[in-house]
Amino acid sequence: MKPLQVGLLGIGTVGSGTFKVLQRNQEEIRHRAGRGIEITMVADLDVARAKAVVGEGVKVVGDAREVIANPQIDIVIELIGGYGVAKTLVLEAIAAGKHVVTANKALLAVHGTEIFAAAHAKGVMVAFEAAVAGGIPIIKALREGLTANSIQWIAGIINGTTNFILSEMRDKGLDFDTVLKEAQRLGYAEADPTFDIEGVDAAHKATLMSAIAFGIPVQFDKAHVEGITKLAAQDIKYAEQLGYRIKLLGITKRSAKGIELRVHPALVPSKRLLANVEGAMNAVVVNGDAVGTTLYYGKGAGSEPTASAVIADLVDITRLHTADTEHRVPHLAFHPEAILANKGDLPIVPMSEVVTSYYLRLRVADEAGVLARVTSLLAEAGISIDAVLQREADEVGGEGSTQTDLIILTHDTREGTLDEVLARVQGLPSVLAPIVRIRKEELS
Ligand SMILES: NC(=O)C1=CN([C@@H]2O[C@H](COP(=O)(O)OP(=O)(O)OC[C@H]3O[C@@H](n4cnc5c(N)ncnc54)[C@H](O)[C@@H]3O)[C@@H](O)[C@H]2O)C=CC1
Ligand SMILES: N[C@@H](CC=O)C(=O)O
Ligand code: NA
Repeated sequence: MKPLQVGLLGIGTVGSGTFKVLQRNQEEIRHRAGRGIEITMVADLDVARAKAVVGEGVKVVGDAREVIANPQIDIVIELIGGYGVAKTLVLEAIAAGKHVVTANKALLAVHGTEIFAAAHAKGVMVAFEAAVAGGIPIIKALREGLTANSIQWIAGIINGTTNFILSEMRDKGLDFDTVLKEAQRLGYAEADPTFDIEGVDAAHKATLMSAIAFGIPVQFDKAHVEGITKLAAQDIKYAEQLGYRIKLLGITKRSAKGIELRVHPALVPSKRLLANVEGAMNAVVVNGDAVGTTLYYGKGAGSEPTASAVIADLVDITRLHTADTEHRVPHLAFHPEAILANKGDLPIVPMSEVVTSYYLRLRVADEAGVLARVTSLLAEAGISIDAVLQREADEVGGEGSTQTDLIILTHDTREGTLDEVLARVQGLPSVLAPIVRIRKEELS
């Protein structure tokens, strides 16, 4: 049978990895897919660079629309990125009856509903394994392997750049900007790295997992998004002393009030596997009612790890596209219905209603009775304390210092309740600086 013809839009980090891996493993991939898969046309603004990657025999053009207009092309891979031209091109490819594979989480988290609806209407697939946790087959796990379960929660380290920054800062004492530059050099960071460091990229990915796990529409606009730029080195140090590591987590969770969808730094007990995920590695923990807790670990960014997921989607689509209707294997297909069905009974829970525990750091006057005043305000609000760490003033502010740090770990409380009581604590004359508050996730 004639190989399936693929058009590639954008041959940068992920695109070049996709081309190389598809070429290197072409025989095995052909056997597994039941048919050859060939990238026969590539579009990139930098035509010379693209030609240098693909060599002779593959048509390279500067205008992506030429690829979409080619009737020989069955599948279009979009690896340009962003919400702009990529959205237009994906919608045009769908309108032309092409299946689409994309790694573009930003596009799908924001415009997914429109894109999936267009694909559904046209009877084509939009596959996006590479968009969440790069090479880790988490979309496939959620859609297929865990399909028997009522998913309870998902928590993951789903941004390689920020995990790399946190690890390198902690282990090598390097500063934030140096490590970010290295992450960019290694091809982990987004074109706009503020998406990484401010938690936006992780929120895009959490939004997609939430939609698949809970059958809700993609709702990035309702996600709570906090990055790592406000984290202070001393909180990383104090957390370690208390038996925790700070990680940027993407969390989506079923609760009595709906679905939680949030990205923020969190203290994770050091003994948890997630706390020990280092560098650009990603890990996602999924808890289902039948299976319990499962863990998925691997490279979430980089050229060939991400290409691995892009090609897995190509193979899935090839199998489905090639099988006759009688022998189709529908579970391999991406079912947009799950996402398009708006389950109005599952709203995204506002952060004030989220229940979790907290790490609090208070810079206080080093005088008698401060701890008692703070803890009694917390107790009045029904917030119980798990642990307290009080530093020696000399250690914190140098010899003769009159200030010290008070670190409090709370038990679970409603975020709205904590906000109210912290406003009162902040007003105490002995509290000398804005209170630092970091959520704590036990993940059990
Ligand atoms: N780099 C990584 O580790 C990962 C990236 N992704 C996603 O994969 C996508 C691609 O990312 P990278 O390969 O890192 O980006 P990149 O910046 O290395 O590559 C993008 C390519 O698209 C080309 N391009 C830009 N505008 C174009 C246009 N109008 N027509 C044709 N080509 C155009 C650029 O010249 C460049 O070669 C993004 O959506 C990104 O979020 C997803 C997972 C991991
Ligand atoms: N910028 C992203 C790339 C993969 O999605 C990351 O750092 O994880
Ligand atoms: Na993936």
